[in-house]
Amino acid sequence: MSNKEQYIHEAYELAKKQYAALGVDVEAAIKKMEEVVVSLHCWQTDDVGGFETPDAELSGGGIQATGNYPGKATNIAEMRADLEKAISLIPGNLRLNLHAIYGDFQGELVDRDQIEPKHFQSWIDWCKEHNLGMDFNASNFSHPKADGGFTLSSKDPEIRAFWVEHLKRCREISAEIGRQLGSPCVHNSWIPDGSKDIPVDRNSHRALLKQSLDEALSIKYDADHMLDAVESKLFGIGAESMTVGSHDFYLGYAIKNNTLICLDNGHFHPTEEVGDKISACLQFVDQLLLHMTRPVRWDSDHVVTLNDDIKLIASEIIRNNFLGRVKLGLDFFDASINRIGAYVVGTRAVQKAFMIAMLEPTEQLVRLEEEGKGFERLAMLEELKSKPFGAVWDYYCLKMGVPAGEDYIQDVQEYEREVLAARSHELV
Ligand SMILES: C[C@H](O)[C@H](O)[C@@H](O)C(=O)CO
Ligand SMILES: [Mn+2]
Repeated sequence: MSNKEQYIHEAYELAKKQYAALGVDVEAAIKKMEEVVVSLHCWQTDDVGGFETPDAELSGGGIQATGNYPGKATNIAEMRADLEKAISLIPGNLRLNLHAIYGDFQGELVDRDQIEPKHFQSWIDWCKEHNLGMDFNASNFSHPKADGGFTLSSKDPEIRAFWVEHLKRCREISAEIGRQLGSPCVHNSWIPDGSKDIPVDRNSHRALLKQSLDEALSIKYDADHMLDAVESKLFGIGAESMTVGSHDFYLGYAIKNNTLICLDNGHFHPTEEVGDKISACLQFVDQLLLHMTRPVRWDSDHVVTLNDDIKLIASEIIRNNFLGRVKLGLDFFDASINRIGAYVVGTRAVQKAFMIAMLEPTEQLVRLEEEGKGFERLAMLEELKSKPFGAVWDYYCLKMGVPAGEDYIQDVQEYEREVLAARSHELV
């Protein structure tokens, strides 16, 4: 055992005693971390470009990957290598979350209304090889038929039919993914539809969206194979005045049609907290999907950090035993820093938030609350912030066979020198 490992073990033993004094079982918390399964979004590797054509780039949709850090993945082999590197530095259970634009098209131009399960077979095989479940997303952006600003809610029947067909195919692909991997594939539908300036006819677009969804979702799949999720949004770039798929719209749709509602914490008014919405939504829907991200002034999709937003999300799930009802996804794409490092920092931040939540003496806090002891509750919540969570986290990382503390930084740097530099002159 190295000196560093020795210190980590010693610190862990002391931390265990401190938490035990609060009535917290640290070993049980570490065991429970197995239930935290985070779906790793593939699109941080390549700035949401996709592999439909060699030079594919994110365009439209009201979202933007800013930055030009060298070394982005430009094909499936590079993307898989990057994901494998990131996974090797992240403890805990993961899944892969793929967008439809990342099919294995073998150089063939396959339009969105033509994609089939065969285009994703090599991804299914890769997930099987790496013991990962897989989730999937329709891609209603970066396409000429999305340029008008409306897809499933378009007033043009041809445009609408195209995107309904895309959604139908994505759901079929999802069911096949789930069937082969033996774990339900969550299919998430987010559309950019909306209006830059104040629209007059909001209602028709919403009625059309409902009609399109009803049509595409009329085909039923086994819930053991696929689950439908719909993702709401407040606004996008170029769709500042009205988003067709607003939260009210999709929450209503999800409740009525028994789908998951996807809550992206970049998609609400800045003072709204997604953590607060979890117990509200779960009174009315069976399950929900989260897109964990970090909005900075707008839905900027910065890399997740261990901030209050994420901590509240994790606490609400753990306090209420909701892990079985909430699917955990990530949604950030920062093109201004090392992209593998982005995955590692962001995913570990989410996992840290869950571990902190598991190290809380919740029953004791609830008792204080019920007894009306507001000062005592506040004091305990404050004191918990400086308990030795880091010692437990480092021990957990060692136990899971990944670098503890900041040690992963040098692994990422090494990968940048040895692999990413070969992709890009700026890094040589
Ligand atoms: C690429 C993602 O699917 C997309 O970011 C969507 O989930 C979203 O959050 C749009 O703002
Ligand atoms: Mn999202």
